[in-house]
Amino acid sequence: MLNLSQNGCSVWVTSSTELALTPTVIALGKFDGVHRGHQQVIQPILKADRLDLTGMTFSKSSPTAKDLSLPSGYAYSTVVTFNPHPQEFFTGKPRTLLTPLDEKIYQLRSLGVEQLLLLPFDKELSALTPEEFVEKILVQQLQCQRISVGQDFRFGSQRSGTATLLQQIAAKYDIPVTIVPLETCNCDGQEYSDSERISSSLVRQHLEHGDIEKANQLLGRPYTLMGSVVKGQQLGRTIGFPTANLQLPKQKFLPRFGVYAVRVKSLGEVPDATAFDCVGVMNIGSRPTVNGTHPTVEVHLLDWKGDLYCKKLTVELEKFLRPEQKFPTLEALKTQIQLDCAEARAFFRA
Ligand SMILES: Nc1ncnc2c1ncn2[C@@H]1O[C@H](COP(=O)(O)OP(=O)(O)OP(=O)(O)O)[C@@H](O)[C@H]1O
Ligand SMILES: Cc1cc2nc3c(=O)[nH]c(=O)nc-3n(C[C@H](O)[C@H](O)[C@H](O)CO)c2cc1C
Repeated sequence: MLNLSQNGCSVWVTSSTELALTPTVIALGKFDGVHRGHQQVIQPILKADRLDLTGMTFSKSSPTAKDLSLPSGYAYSTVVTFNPHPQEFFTGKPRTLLTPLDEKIYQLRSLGVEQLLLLPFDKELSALTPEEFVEKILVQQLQCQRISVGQDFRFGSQRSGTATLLQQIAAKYDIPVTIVPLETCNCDGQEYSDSERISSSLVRQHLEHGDIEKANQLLGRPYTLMGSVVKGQQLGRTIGFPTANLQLPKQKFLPRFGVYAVRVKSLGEVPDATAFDCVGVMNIGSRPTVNGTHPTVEVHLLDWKGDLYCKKLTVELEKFLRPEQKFPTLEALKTQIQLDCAEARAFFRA
């Protein structure tokens, strides 16, 4: 895969070590969610003056430092991860993801990562010993100059390699390894309560309960849904609440069904250049009032009119307002949506 610009994000994304930009400084891990713990692991490989690959196109091979007018020996900040997720490979069961590929690229780009290498996780890769993984992949193929991992990082066949073993093996090649302590969070704000280890599973648990504030605290940003607007049954406009129906990647992890106060952005060319930014109300659910058959994700933008079909939207979840309900009439649903809008307005005003 060769892609310099996904979602307007200029990260070099490849699944081939041969096409990777080298030499590299590497953060290793699965990084689903790109939460605050992940951000700490990625931090040591970032540079103050990061490379911007926007607008550059390369077709046959990866660009060299010379092509990019960089000093020779420039080491690219690279996140090395596995695809599919190792657990999915071993169990054969598809996993839902907090950050499907598009979103992961977007979040990594916002942090300043220059390259994402998705190592195909197959029988061959999973059979490498820790020593072989370091020598063949990190040293020979990626010309790695520095590595950063979390304290609980495991690698190599049967997860036999630990972070300290990685440090010992890498030392033979003079490669420094930063082992980042596990980041914790005292989410309930209680002075004497235990702090919890930040993890993708904990983020999922909070999202499953509709506890958006806690999930967002662990992420260090709002939980987002990124998708394209598709046509529905043209029903929303008939009750005065047109809703943009979002088509999400099929592995996207959905939070608790119900109604949320959200911030909606349409993607600009780069993460910080948004074409518009407004607030709205979102429903995730199967719409029992209109006998819906499958779960949908739909957003009504407050004080906004226009055509959103085919646009890519980023929806940031800020507050869970209520669970979805079956109303006896469309009129009753409409009255409730009016109340939802008022609650969202009050929330954002505050
Ligand atoms: N304030 C708004 N919020 C969301 N969409 C809006 C808004 N104003 C206009 N629209 C447009 O209206 C479309 C949605 O209209 P409407 O809900 O009637 O039809 P639909 O896409 O078939 O969805 P549904 O099946 O949920 O009724 C959006 O995709 C968007 O292009
Ligand atoms: C803010 C908001 C709240 C909603 N709440 C419900 C709900 O509680 N029950 C339901 O059946 N549908 C709900 N819907 C979906 C509604 O049925 C749908 O938008 C229309 O039928 C148009 O498709 C909601 C939609 C929005 C935008």
